[in-house]
Amino acid sequence: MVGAIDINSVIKKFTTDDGNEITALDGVDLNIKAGEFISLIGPSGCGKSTLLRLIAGLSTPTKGTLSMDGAGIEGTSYERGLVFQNAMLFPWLNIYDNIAFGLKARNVYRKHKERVSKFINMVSLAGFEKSYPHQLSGGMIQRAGLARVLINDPKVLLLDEPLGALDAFTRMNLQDELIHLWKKEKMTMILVTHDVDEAVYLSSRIVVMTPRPAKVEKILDVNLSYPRVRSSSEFLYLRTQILKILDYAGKTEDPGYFI
Ligand SMILES: Nc1ncnc2c1ncn2[C@@H]1O[C@H](COP(=O)(O)OP(=O)(O)OP(=O)(O)O)[C@@H](O)[C@H]1O
Repeated sequence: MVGAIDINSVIKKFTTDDGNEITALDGVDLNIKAGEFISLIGPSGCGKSTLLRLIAGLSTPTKGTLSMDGAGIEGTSYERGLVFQNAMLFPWLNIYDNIAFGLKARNVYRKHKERVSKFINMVSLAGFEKSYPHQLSGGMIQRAGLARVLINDPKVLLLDEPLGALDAFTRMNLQDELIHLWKKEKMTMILVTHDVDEAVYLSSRIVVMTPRPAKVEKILDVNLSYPRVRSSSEFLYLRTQILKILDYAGKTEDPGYFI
């Protein structure tokens, strides 16, 4: 299987416009196996998106190394697809052309044209090919954003709060679709989320980061079978553990009945 990511002693510093230095990541070590579903969770501003951008190859570490399947990450690659909170569709292209964009950019559209319909169907957007992004709902836009990345057959899917702006119902539906996709395509998923429930519902492992400068605080295995039940005692126990690690201790009730 392909899609393993190794992050070794990664430090990332930024210089702000007024000349101050900010250390976003301060020695992050993380080994992600091919086919895992990892969630990165941590306080706001701790450096989760910074880490995801480094894995994507959109920026380089100040120190340390990142590699995919043993090869150093240097620049972006269609093998590592990145989905943002606001899908970033091109507003001047219709849904078909947005989803076909990667194939056209790589000059493989003629060869793989049938993939466009396949992915439009996969994300339930058949009939909306000629619509423009502003004519779709938030959930449909996120689906289109996913299809636009998936069409390139990524080995690793990097998700930066892709469901963060959606209403609770749409969000839960798309969470189920993500699990379905992950099981079917067997790719590595790395999700940045603020939502502890979402992390427990989806992930095989949850990486809790410290406040900035971020390091890995703790890694929790989620040994619950899918589909997960949000109200089960095991689910609530894990949720409480994570909230405690995030220092919400005392602000959340321990379920008590977990054995
Ligand atoms: N290009 C940049 N230049 C300067 N500082 C930056 C840059 N990118 C990120 N930072 C800083 O690095 C820190 C980490 O930012 P990052 O966006 O990675 O956090 P995050 O954990 O994803 O935040 P949130 O959960 O609120 O989305 C922040 O203090 C941010 O201001």
